[in-house]
Amino acid sequence: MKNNYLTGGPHVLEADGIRVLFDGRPVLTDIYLRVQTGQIVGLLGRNGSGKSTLLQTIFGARPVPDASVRVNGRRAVPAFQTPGLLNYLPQAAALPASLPLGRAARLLQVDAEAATANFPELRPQLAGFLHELSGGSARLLQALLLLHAPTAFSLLDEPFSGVMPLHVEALAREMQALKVRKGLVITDHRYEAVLAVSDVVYLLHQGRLRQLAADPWPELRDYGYVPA
Ligand SMILES: Nc1ncnc2c1ncn2[C@@H]1O[C@H](COP(=O)(O)OP(=O)(O)OP(=O)(O)O)[C@@H](O)[C@H]1O
Repeated sequence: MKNNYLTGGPHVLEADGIRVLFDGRPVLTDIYLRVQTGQIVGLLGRNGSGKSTLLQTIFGARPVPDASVRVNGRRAVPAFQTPGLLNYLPQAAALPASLPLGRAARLLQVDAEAATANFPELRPQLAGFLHELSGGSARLLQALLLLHAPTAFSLLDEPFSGVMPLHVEALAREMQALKVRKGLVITDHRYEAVLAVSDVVYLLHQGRLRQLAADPWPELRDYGYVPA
């Protein structure tokens, strides 16, 4: 099938009507999230507020009855089946540990040299396997490969996790540069990096998304995400 999402645009990804219950307990009650190419959407929320569940649901890894995911107004459920639409960095590894990294890059249709151009320390590692990298380097490399892959959207769950501050900043710059052709949804407890890089920031609280104001700090304190 033809990949229609690499040209034209802006392309718009919308998710709504997402309700998830675990053991009868509502985790996501009524979510509406919108992201378009050229935009970075940040998602913050307390531990267990449902951020990963929401990204899994949008990607289609978690089938949810009645969940609506649309691209340019057309239903796309499960979204991962639409060629070129989106990719997803889960909290756990995105790539099998035993897959040679060069091969992984080729499968993702990524020029690994270009993806690591701003990260010279990672270049020699491309000849090996994911399990040979340190935790932070493995996280960084997976985030870079998915960011550089030819999809219109990337959903990144904790891309900064374990990544050293120097590379957190470089990865944030990479996101800013790549959003010219992509829409990104990122969630991470490195909230200062998320706030710095995002065009729109949502707080997930008691199953609902609240869009944060230009000064996010009062709400982040009031909803118990940062210390009062
Ligand atoms: N398969 C499951 N079965 C039962 N409960 C689950 C399951 N997966 C997640 N949960 C619960 O759903 C809630 C949301 O989990 P989720 O991992 O989406 O939160 P999160 O916001 O990503 O948290 P964190 O910031 O800690 O990564 C939590 O209370 C979690 O315990």
